[in-house]
Amino acid sequence: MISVQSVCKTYNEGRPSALTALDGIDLEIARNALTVFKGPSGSGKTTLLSIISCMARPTSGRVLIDGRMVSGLPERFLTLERRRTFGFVFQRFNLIRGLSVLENVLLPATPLGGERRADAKRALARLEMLGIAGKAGERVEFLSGGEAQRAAIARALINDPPVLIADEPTANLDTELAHRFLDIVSGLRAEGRTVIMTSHDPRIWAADQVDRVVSMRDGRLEENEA
Ligand SMILES: Nc1ncnc2c1ncn2[C@@H]1O[C@H](COP(=O)(O)OP(=O)(O)OP(=O)(O)O)[C@@H](O)[C@H]1O
Repeated sequence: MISVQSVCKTYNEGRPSALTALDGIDLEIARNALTVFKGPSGSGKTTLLSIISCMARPTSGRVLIDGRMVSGLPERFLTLERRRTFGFVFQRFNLIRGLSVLENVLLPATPLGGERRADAKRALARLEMLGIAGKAGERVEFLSGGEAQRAAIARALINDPPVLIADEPTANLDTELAHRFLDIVSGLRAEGRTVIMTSHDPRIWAADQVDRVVSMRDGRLEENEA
């Protein structure tokens, strides 16, 4: 479904501070699977995730989503592809303080210009499914860690993206909440979604819900990955 072909990424290219973060990555990511990237700090996990999810472009190489070449798209189309295909959960969840749970969940819906009432209905249905509809009107700074996690997941799904991207989503969670996160993403897979995440956490690599662990080192995939 997502095909990464000979992807290299050099930051600050042509300058003395140039740094090769990805050095020839070839990877096929299966649809409807939960894939986890692991590797030491600085090995390129976040960079690869950002290129796969159309947040950044490779310096060379190609990324195809369902056979569509996205890596060479002009900015406007790359942004559209990103909004249409991906939902994002960040390490600290990046919920906007001062706004309610519902307002946070609706944030990614706004640029797509959908009908506000229909968006709110979808948001509430998702919050219900995640068991936090009762907190819809609560300001996010008053949520527990587990509630914030579920609010972040609801926000990532508001535009019904086929692929969920999560960068270290369990880093600040205790074991129970880390497993709860995996249970939720397993449920998303059952809805037909693809989940791609990074994790430093051996509890995650070993979890039953994970279909594949991809190991990275120094901007490359470890042997026997492809
Ligand atoms: N915007 C940037 N400009 C310059 N260098 C960068 C930039 N982003 C990342 N890097 C460098 O690229 C390399 C890979 O970084 P990346 O964040 O992809 O690694 P990572 O495996 O996700 O690390 P971590 O586990 O610590 O998050 C690192 O050496 C990092 O310092």
